[in-house]
Amino acid sequence: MEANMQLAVAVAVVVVVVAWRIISGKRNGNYKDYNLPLPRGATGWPLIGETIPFLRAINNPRNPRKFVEEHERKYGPVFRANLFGTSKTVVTVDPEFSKYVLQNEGRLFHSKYLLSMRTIIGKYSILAVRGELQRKLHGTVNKFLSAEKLSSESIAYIQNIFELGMKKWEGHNRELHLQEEIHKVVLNLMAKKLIDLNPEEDMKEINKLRALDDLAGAIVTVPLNIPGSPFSRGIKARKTVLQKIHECIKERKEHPEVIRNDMLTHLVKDGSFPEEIIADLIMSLFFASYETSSKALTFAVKFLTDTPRALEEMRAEHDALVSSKGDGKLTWDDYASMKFTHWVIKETLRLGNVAPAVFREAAQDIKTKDFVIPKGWAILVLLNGTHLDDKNYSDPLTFNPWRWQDEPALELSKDPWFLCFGGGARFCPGYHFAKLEMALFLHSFISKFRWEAVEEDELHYFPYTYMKKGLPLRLSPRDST
Ligand code: HEM
Repeated sequence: MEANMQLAVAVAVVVVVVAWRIISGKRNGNYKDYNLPLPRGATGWPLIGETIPFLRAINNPRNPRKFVEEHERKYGPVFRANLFGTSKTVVTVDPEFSKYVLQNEGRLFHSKYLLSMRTIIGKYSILAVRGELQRKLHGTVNKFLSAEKLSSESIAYIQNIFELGMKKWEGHNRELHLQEEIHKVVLNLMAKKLIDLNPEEDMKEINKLRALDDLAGAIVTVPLNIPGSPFSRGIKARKTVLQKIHECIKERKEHPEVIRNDMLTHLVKDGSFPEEIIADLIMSLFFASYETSSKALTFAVKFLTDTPRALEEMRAEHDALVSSKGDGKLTWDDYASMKFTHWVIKETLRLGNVAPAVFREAAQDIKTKDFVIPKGWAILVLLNGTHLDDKNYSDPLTFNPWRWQDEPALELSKDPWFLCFGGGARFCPGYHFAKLEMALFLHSFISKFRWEAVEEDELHYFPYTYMKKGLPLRLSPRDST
């Protein structure tokens, strides 16, 4: 009886697998009457698909492109894959096609994020909304974070907040986990920039915003609100941060006479958006700026620690700046003059891939000369697949800031494959701010400290990018022996 049962189960499994293979094989034929096939690719196993090998490969620091390389070899740089529960997914690591997807946002493609992420960041989040509202929100953020505005207003207070945070790291042979410490100073900075909380006076309120730490873990997860799960912690974190934002909105409305220079006051005074949209915009700005820049800074220190020649060149650049300044206060021109630092930042972003991928959905059937992507299919623009490809960058897993030596300092990049800040209508509006804060942080950190790694650490890429052990370092003041 038991043997019969086992046989029945085995037959059922074979039937399902064969049927699946036949169906998926058919799907590789021409699509509709376009006389073009779907992108070539694998469908993997029913339900689980290829998510596990994909994640395993992407988190392997020695070869994060393994999954991509295998698929690219068989199917080309735009291929079908069965990821995150859907076989209707197309992955692109073809820089031209990736750019085409990003640049046609709102026309041929829409942004599309997982339900867990949309729930956590809010239905009016700039990342989730589409069409006219996205364009309006994007324009507003762009204006507030433009290079002109930053050059006249931001340098002094950014420098101030970083130096204040770094005071807590002083002392001889001070051991700390830099990833966590950078998180705190970047949160102080964003709390000031977005809702005018001051680390010298409002630390209690800023500490409440540490709830943001739970967001990253909740965005790529099963959206089931089970107590103690990452998703449920994310929901709770959203509530805490939203509550703080609403309190601030109320205060701005009741006391319009108070002069403030934060993003929230600007939005409330401007009056273009209802409160719910303002709150979700501030929430998504916290989300988009906090994890990204703090991780980028952590990675910059990690890469410099591992590349003594680059660290030496950074020290020379920043020591020269320090000795040329009587009061230590930097200007926009000083920032623009940090030539090597700009190369270090670009190389950190390329190799670190703080935003490893962006998601899109085909808004209509997309026809290219080689294939069709049907309307509604997901497109995973795998940015790290492009940035770590030896066809685009020689020796791509090596930190080599000198590869950027022909690049303009402040402008994005002449390099057509550099997609670290996305592209098209959703190109990161925090681009100038992110670069400025990275340069100012590195200036203060390198001028103040020398350091060594306490133990080896490595990057992980998914579901978000982080240092596995939090980058444990031993710091001492530069001027001590
Ligand atoms: C190293 C730091 C950063 C990196 C690598 C980065 C990367 C990106 C990328 C790749 C996108 C495109 C997402 C997409 O196409 O779906 C994006 C969008 C965005 N970023 Fe950044 N970002 C960084 C820092 C910041 C900062 C500091 C802010 C704000 C102060 C910010 C605000 C935003 C916003 C609001 C969007 C959404 C734009 C839209 O959908 O219209 N980012 N970022």
